[in-house]
Amino acid sequence: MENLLELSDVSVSFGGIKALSQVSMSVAANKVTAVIGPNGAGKTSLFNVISGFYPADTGAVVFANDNLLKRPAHMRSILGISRTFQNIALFPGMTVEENIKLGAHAQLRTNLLSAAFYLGPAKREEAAITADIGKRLLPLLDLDEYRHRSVSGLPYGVQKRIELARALVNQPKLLMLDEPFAGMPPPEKARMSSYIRRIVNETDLTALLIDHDMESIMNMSDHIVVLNFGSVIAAGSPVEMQTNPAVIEAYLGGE
Ligand SMILES: Nc1ncnc2c1ncn2[C@@H]1O[C@H](COP(=O)(O)OP(=O)(O)OP(=O)(O)O)[C@@H](O)[C@H]1O
Repeated sequence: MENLLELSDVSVSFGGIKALSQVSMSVAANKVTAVIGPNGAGKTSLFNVISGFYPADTGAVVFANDNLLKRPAHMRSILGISRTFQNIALFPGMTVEENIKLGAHAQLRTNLLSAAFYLGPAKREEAAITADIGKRLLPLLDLDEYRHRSVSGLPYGVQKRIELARALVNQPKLLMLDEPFAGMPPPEKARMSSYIRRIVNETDLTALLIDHDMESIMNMSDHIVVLNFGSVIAAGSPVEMQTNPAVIEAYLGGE
């Protein structure tokens, strides 16, 4: 199986606190990989080091044969990595389409200066992005009916799908999802799971997510990596993780 992302021996520390200790893990292409672990296990730190928000003390984060630790954070989106955040960060006064379009700013090759002198290329790129949103993203996430509606007042589950669409507008290879199920009632979680699965199955996207919701993770992931106190304590299929003594101990020990 081909790996899109591989971490080897990644360590991150803050003063005396080791947030990640020699973490090695891989993310298979076109699969759903989940990272789980009790509070403070290092999940957010892991996302932040992959995203370039935290520097690593040691190790390598190789994405499509490129060591991300040698690249500035803003290169992530150009290389094909996109990320959603735990809290909804949409602009409530703007329409669904406008909000999704905001995800494209890294893709717009025409910079503001050249746009000010010559509007042609910027307009053409924007038109191509709008067309792509209409043809590809709105149907993929069942958002057609909301296209020209203002985001404010739309149900939470729909807003989370708008965020997903916005993260996909640059056609990333890797989508990182930060607690996609947080704050959702069970039927909404099941719907979110099937949208994530749909995106992975119907496009060549790879998903990497962190969440606390065991049921959703177990139901929808292909591969699970378990962190505890900054170290990988186990990795494998959902069934393997459910019966792994170290994993059970990590969760029961923390209660
Ligand atoms: N910016 C930071 N400054 C100082 N310490 C940090 C920072 N970020 C993370 N840590 C520490 O690193 C450790 C791992 O935290 P992290 O947030 O990565 O865990 P987590 O698994 O995401 O936890 P949770 O499930 O509660 O969100 C914790 O001890 C935390 O206090």
